[in-house]
Amino acid sequence: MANRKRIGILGGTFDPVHIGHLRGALEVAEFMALDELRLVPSARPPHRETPQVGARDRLAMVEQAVADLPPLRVDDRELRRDKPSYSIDTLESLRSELAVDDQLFLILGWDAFCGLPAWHRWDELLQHCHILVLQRPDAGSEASEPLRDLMAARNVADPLALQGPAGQLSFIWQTPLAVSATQIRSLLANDRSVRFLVPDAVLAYINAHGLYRG
Ligand SMILES: Nc1ncnc2c1ncn2[C@@H]1O[C@H](COP(=O)(O)OP(=O)(O)OP(=O)(O)O)[C@@H](O)[C@H]1O
Ligand SMILES: O=C(O)c1ccc[n+]([C@@H]2O[C@H](COP(=O)([O-])O)[C@@H](O)[C@H]2O)c1
Repeated sequence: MANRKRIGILGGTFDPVHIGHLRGALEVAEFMALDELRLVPSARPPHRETPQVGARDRLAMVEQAVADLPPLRVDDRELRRDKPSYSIDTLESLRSELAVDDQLFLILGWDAFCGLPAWHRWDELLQHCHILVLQRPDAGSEASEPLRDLMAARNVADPLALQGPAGQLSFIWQTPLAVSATQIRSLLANDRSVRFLVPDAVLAYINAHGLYRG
């Protein structure tokens, strides 16, 4: 349908957001011809430690990073919920705001995909979205049996051929930039530069607020 929207979502802690997230998101948005790709910062991420920096600062850094960078946007709904940031709740809430034939794509790195069977109500996710997995040449983990079953049932070889608003799975091959938020936090804690690993506006925010320093 001509005016059907194509929306991608990339959730994360973004503690802080960096060029790996941004470059990956931009490449997926362009390749998939998305109308928008929303970065969704988690408030209380399930299955990992509490972020080092509070929600307000992490949100502000993502806002700085995507300012004037369509089609990337920020979606702060998980920060407005007073409970763990389960993706199923985010998808249900987003779906309630979209037209029935709008396409929703949940973007996950391979490692996150391998952990999917431990997610809250994981077997309902595909009712609301397609899943796009960013596959990398050096991927370490192996898919468990429930995931292999899911791939057998729902995988579509060409991500551009995903049909309908939700329900299928596809892989995009990508060589990610070798940068992580863990590395950035560690550099800052040791008083080292993170220039060129985060956008200049994010670095200015980190400096202005004295974040992550030892
Ligand atoms: N360098 C990268 N290139 C592409 N995608 C990335 C990169 N780093 C993280 N991602 C993806 O972005 C999403 C959010 O990641 P997250 O906020 O946990 O960042 P991170 O750098 O992995 O953080 P940390 O080091 O704190 O675990 C995840 O789906 C993750 O796979
Ligand atoms: O819904 C869940 O149970 C769930 C469990 C683990 C991770 N997630 C989501 O997956 C995204 C990436 O998580 P992380 O921890 O790698 O930053 C982020 O949006 C999390 O909220 C979601």
